[in-house]
Amino acid sequence: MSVIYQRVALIGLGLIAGSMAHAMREAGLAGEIVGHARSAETRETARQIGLCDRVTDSAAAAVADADLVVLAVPVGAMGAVAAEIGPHLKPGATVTDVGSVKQAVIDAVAPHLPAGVHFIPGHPLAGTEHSGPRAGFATLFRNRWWLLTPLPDSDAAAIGRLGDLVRAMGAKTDSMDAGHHDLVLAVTSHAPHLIAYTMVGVADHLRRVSGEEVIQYSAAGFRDFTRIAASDPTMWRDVFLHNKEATLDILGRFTEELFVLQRAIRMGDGQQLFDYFTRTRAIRRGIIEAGQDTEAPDFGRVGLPPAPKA
Ligand SMILES: NC(=O)c1ccc[n+]([C@@H]2O[C@H](COP(=O)([O-])OP(=O)(O)OC[C@H]3O[C@@H](n4cnc5c(N)ncnc54)[C@H](O)[C@@H]3O)[C@@H](O)[C@H]2O)c1
Ligand SMILES: O=C(O)C(=O)C[C@]1(C(=O)O)C=C[C@@H](O)C=C1
Repeated sequence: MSVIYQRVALIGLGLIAGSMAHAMREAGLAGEIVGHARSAETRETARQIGLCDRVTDSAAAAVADADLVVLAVPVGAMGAVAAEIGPHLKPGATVTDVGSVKQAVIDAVAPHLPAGVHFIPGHPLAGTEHSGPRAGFATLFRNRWWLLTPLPDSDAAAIGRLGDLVRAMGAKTDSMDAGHHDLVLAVTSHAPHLIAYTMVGVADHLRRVSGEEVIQYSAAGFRDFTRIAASDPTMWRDVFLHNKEATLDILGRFTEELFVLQRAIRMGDGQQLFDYFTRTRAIRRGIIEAGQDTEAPDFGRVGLPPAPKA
């Protein structure tokens, strides 16, 4: 593939920036990749493993003459980084971010960017529970959505070029309004993470009562929760603090549904439980049929009954 941006600056050298560096390298999408991270230890590791062509000690030096700047730091750090790099951006450059929350990032970043710089916020819907400069890998974005939330005055050509880059890294693109993004992600990612954190917390509490059995005999479902609950504490603290309204809205709805199921169990209402679980099974099947979960088991192979007709 051919070079899409001559110089790309990655600010924050963790899972997402690292995966971008690997993916861009593999496909030859950037003339030069320059990186910066706040901690000296991370910069040193990035240099040792050759994550970027150059690693700079300041964010300002990293963005000098860059055609694309990617903000890949925790959501709560985006504003401070934008303030630092704003005066050093090349006229005509594109700035994007990969934050898991969009409206708060737009509010924090946009005021610091000079006129003539294109700000196109984005969010790859791909990740793992690992973080740091060694966590990245080239295939992370393959067949995953990468949502763009352009501003009303974002330049169409700049959006198109950024879209070309993320598609060349293997992702599928879509664009939407930032507020809508935050509500959708509160349902599909943020509330589920909070639930996983809580469930592992409950098990940990119980372990103090019942000894090690809770961990020793943890079944597959619980293991999935522990993977999610091992995600980076700084990243997730910032997600919840910056997508507060939507997350609280979804958690309120979650609690209502939980009470419905809790009552059905108390009342011995098997039909209600069965109907509910039949509906949720159909949702899972829909996700797989839409090709959204490439690692999911083949339902035909495991012999589940066909999905109920809508
Ligand atoms: N991990 C995921 O699953 C995932 C998925 C999609 C999007 N995101 C988003 O991507 C962003 C980065 O997440 P990640 O998983 O790569 O995190 P990470 O913890 O692996 O990396 C973050 C990097 O940012 C650096 N950093 C922190 N504060 C900084 C600052 N003020 N200036 C410069 N560098 C700073 C850290 O040193 C680290 O190198 C976050 O906004 C997160 O919400 C994460
Ligand atoms: O697979 C995981 O570890 C993830 O949780 C990745 C995941 C998610 O799907 O919720 C987490 C946060 C992001 O902003 C995007 C992706």
